[in-house]
Amino acid sequence: MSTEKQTHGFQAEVSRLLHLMIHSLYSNREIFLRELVSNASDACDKLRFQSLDNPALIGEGAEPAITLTIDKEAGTLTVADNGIGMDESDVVDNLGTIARSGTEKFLAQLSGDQKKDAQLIGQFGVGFYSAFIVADKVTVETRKAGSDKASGVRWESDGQGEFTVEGIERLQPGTAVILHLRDDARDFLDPFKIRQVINQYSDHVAFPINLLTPAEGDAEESSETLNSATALWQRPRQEVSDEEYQSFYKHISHDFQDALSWSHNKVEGALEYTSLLYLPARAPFDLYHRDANRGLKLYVQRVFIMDDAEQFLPQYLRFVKGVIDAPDLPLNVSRELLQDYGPVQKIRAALTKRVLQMLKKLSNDEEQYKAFWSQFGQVLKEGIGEDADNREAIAALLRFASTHEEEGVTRLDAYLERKPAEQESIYYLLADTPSAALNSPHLEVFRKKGIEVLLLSDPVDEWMVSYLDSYKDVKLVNAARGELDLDEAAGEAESDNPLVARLKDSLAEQVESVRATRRLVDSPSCLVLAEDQLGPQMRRMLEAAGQPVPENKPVLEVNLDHDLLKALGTVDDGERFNDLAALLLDQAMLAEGQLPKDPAATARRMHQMLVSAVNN
Ligand SMILES: Nc1ncnc2c1ncn2[C@@H]1O[C@H](COP(=O)(O)OP(=O)(O)OP(=O)(O)O)[C@@H](O)[C@H]1O
Repeated sequence: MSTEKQTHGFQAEVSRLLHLMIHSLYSNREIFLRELVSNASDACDKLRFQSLDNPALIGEGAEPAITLTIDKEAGTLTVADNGIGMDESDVVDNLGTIARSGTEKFLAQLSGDQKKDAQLIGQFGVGFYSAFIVADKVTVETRKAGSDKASGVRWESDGQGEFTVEGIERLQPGTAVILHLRDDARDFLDPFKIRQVINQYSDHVAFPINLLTPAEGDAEESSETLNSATALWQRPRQEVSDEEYQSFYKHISHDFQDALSWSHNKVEGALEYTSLLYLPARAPFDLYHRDANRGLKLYVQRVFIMDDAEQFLPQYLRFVKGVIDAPDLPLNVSRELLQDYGPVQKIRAALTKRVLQMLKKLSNDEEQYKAFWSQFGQVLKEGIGEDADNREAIAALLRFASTHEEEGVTRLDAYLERKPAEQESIYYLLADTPSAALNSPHLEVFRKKGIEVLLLSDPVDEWMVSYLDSYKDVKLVNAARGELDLDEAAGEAESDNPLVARLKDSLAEQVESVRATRRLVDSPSCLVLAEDQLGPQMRRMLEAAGQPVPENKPVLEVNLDHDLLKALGTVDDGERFNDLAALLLDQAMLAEGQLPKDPAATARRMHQMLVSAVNN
C-alpha cells in the first residue's frame, strides 16, 4: 500500500461524462443522493453476502447501516456505510473509469441540448459520478472489510480531469463519500430537505438510513432513522403505494424515468418465491451489448446474493428489471449451480409466462404498448426463435406495418379478423425499409386483389419469420417467394412462351430461371426467391458475421402483359435484346433494394438507352 499521495487522470470518457452531466442534470440535482445511497446499500448487501462464508467480516454489533451527516460549518454532506469498502486498486478502477462497452459511442450521441442529454444520461446511469452535480470537491475515505486499519484509502477530486489517491488510517471498514457542496447546492445542508429526498427516493432501502445533525446553537446533536428499512418486496402488495414501487424501481435499475408497469407476486407451495418484475419505459443504451447487465437481482431470505442473475429469465426478456427472493435456494448458491438447479428452471418458466402476461395486459392500452414496442420490440422478436414453448404468446405481442394500416401498426390477430374466410394464408413481405416494402412490385397483385400484406423491415425479421411457420394454424407465406397460388391458372399456360425462352437463354448466367407471372400489374419484372433460398437480409447478417453464404440465383418473373415486354418481343437484334434483358433484370434488383451485379455495365446500358431515347 502506497502512503504517498498519487495523482491519476480520469479516463477520457469519465471527464466527458462529468462535464456533460453537471450541465444537463442540474435540474434533477437531488438524484445524486439516490445514487450514493444505492451504492451504499449495494455495499452493505455485498458485505452481508460475503460474511455468510466469513462471519468475522461483520464486526460485533455492527449492523449494516447508512449514515448521512450534515456539517453546516464545513459545508459538507457525508454519505457513509459500513459495507464492503474498497482497497486501493478497487478505488482506482471504480472511481476513475467507466468499464462498460459502448460508452464512447454513447457519449458521441450527446448533443449539448440539455433536455435531450439529460434523458440520454438517464439511460446510461451516472452512479457515483453524480456526486459532482452538487459538489465541487468529493473526498472518499474507504477501507475494505477484512483488511486492517492501516489499509484505508483516501480518494479526492474536483471533477476536473484528475483525482488523487493516498493511504490513510481508518478505524472502521466501509466507505464515506464526503461532498463539499457547491454554493448553489447548500440546500442539501438542511435536514428537512434531506428527509424529503430520502423519503421520495430511498424509503424502501432495506438498511436503516440515519441522519446525524451535529449540535448547533441550542440544538443538541441528533440522530434519526429516515426510512422504513424493510425489504419492499416482502411487504404485502396492497400496502405498497405506486410511488414506492416506482422509487424502488429507480433504486434497482438506476433509471431516471418511471417504469411502465410492474408485477409483484408471492408464490407459495412446494417452491416458494417472491418476484417483483418491472417493465422499463426506455431501453438502456447498451441493450444490444453482450456484456450488458441483465436479469434480476437475486436474494435468498432477503440476503442479496447476486446482480444480473440471468438464469431466471430468457435472453429476449433481458430488459426486465426486478428482484427475486427464493428462500429455499441454498445461501451459497453460485451462478454455475443456478444453471443446473431444477427449481431455477421452474421459476424461470413461471417468470417468463408472467412477463408475457404483463405484456399482454399492457397491450390492451395501444398507446402504452406502442411506447414499449418502439423500445423493446426488436428484442422481443428474438423470442420467436429462442422460446418455442411460448412462441404463440410472443407472436400475439408482435406488431407489424401493413398494407391495410396506413400509419399505425397491426397485430396478427387483427390480420386474422380482417382476413376473408377463403384466404388460407397470412402474407408478409420482407424489405430493407418500410417504404421499399410499400413500393415493391411484389405487392401489385395483392393490391389488385385487396389482400393484406404485412411489411417487415427490421433486420431481424427474416430470421424471425423463419421460426414462425404459422399463427393460430394459419400459415405465414412470404409474398415474394416461390410460386404464388393466388390465381391457380396463372403462369403455367405461358411457360413455353417464346419470349420467356429467349430471356432464359440471354440471362442463363445470372438467373435460375425466367417465368411469366400474374404477380405483377404495373411493373415489367421482379425477382422471386425459391422457397429454400436465403433472402437478402439473412445473407447480409451471415456475411457480416463472417459466415460462408451459398451463391443463389433468383428467378426472374416477367409480366407479359406489360408494354415493355410486348415491345421486347419484337426486338430482333441479338445484342440489343441482351442489353434490354440485362436491364430488365437490373431494375428488378433495384426494386428489391439490391445493387445490380455489375453496376458499371448497368450504367453503360442505361446511358445508351437514354441517348437513343433523347435522339428519337
Ligand atoms: N459506497 C461504496 N462502497 C463500496 N464500493 C462502492 C461504493 N460506491 C461505489 N462503489 C464501487 O464503485 C463502482 C462504481 O460505482 P458507480 O455508482 O459509478 O457505478 P455502478 O454502481 O457500478 O453502476 P450503476 O450505478 O450504473 O449501476 C461500484 O460498482 C462499486 O464497486
